[in-house]
Amino acid sequence: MKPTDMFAQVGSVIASVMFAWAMFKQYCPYNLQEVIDKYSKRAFTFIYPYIQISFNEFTGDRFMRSEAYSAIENYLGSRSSTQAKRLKADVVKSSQSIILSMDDHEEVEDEFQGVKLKWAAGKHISNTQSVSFYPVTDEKKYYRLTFHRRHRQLILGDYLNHVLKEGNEIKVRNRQRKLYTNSGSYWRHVVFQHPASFESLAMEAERKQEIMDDLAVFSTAEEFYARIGRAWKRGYLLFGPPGTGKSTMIAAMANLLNYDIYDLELTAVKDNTELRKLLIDTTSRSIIVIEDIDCSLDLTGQRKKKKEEGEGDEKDPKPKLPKEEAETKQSQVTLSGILNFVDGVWSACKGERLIVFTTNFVEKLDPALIRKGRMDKHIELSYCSFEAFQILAKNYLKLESHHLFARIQELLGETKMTPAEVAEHLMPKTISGDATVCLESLIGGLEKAKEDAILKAEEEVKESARLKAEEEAKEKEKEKEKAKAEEEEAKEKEKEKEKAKAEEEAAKENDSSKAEENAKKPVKENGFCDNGNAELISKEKK
Ligand SMILES: Nc1ncnc2c1ncn2[C@@H]1O[C@H](COP(=O)(O)OP(=O)(O)OP(=O)(O)O)[C@@H](O)[C@H]1O
Ligand SMILES: [Mg+2]
Repeated sequence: MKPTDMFAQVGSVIASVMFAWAMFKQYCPYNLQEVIDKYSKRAFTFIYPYIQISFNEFTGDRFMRSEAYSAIENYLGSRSSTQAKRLKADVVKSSQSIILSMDDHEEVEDEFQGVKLKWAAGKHISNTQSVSFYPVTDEKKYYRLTFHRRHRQLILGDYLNHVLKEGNEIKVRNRQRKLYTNSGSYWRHVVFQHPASFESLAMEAERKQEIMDDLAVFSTAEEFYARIGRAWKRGYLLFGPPGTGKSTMIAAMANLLNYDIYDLELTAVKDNTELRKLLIDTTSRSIIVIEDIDCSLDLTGQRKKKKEEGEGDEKDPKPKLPKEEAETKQSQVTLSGILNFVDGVWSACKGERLIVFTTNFVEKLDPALIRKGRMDKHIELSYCSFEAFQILAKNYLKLESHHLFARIQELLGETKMTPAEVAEHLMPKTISGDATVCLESLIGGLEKAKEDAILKAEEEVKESARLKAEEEAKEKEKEKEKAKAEEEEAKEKEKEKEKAKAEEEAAKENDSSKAEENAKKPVKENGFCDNGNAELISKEKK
């Protein structure tokens, strides 16, 4: 037989089989088709010793990207780049690094505890056309894992856990971190790129190390928190005057731990329900920040005020936001809403989270809000010390020492200046960036601050003396008025006495004249006199 004849025959056999299959599908009852399908698959798995697991890219009805799929994608990244012939590339971290993954229908091998497995990337093309609000893609991608059935236990247990864990870790390493801000009940985000670090933070080395250790211990303590039955979260309260580095420290924390930041603007949150929704929407490995909590809401003693409701509201210069029951258009987030947020619903959310409050006036906050357990670590950021200045000088001027440092140390011991102000003096003043000019500017600033402080102190002394004098004058005036009032009262009493005496005398006179008149009158038959007892008595005597 010629090859051309053979091809013609094979072609006609295939065509006949296809035709027969098409006829079968068309005319065979649906139920019978299902049964045939089922048994043919069973027969196939009986002779085929491998198990296959598919991980689809999207799960559920709401087109949620499967976490397992993206973890596997990350996990297979490095293996794909060395084994697959066709790769897909993606750029992350603002064009700084490229992530590779295998293209569709590629296969890579993996080995786990001596067991070989195979991963394949594929896609289903769906024939169904549907009208949906969401853009519908017909391609459904998946990863398929194939392994021998004798390794079922190992693969379904340890191996898959290992893949998910490593994949998630790679994802966290590669991800572009985000800074979220709340708008209504949703979060909006931008790429978080802040250069702050603990190295550049001007602070005493010992305290800095303590905070870094605390963060490091927290971020690796998943098992510890699980064992002691506490939610994996930690609260930090940063307090201190403006410009002492509170916001900078939050950025440094996020950079150290590789966390996202959720910057929560409480005044833009309508009520406690919206607050709860926002918090549930936060992801693991994040820092939730409420800046200037003393200004965000009237949380500075709401509990106390509830008792004294209606008292002294006008006296407080701080703009007030509503109390628990008040109906206003502004935020109705309450202290109890915040407390629930810190240790209520949010605690139940899985994964590690830090919560950081900042304030300029720690003493104004309700103690319930900042007690240990809610705000576990209280960190005071204060005025610039010489040690902090040295770090700033190293960062800004690349200086370890300078002959002007001694004078600066002396001045920093005598006066207060925030790191922000010191940093401002250290900014380059000339194109050449002469360090001496900056240091001299700082010395000038410190000397002025010292003079201002002395003047202020003198002013305060004068003011307090003036207030004291005013107080004394007021006191004297009061005493004078009191004495005058007493004198007048005494006079009044004297007058009343005299008046009473005069009345008594008049009454006596009146009585005696009446008695005389009665004596002149005739005595009545019954022996009683018209004019009372005096006459009766005189008659009896007679
Ligand atoms: N401890 C510090 N170390 C390094 N830089 C600092 C430090 N404190 C302040 N700065 C500098 O001062 C600027 C202002 O600091 P930051 O915004 O962190 O202050 P803050 O304490 O958050 O102030 P506020 O209470 O007004 O929010 C920062 O841009 C930073 O450059
Ligand atoms: Mg700040």
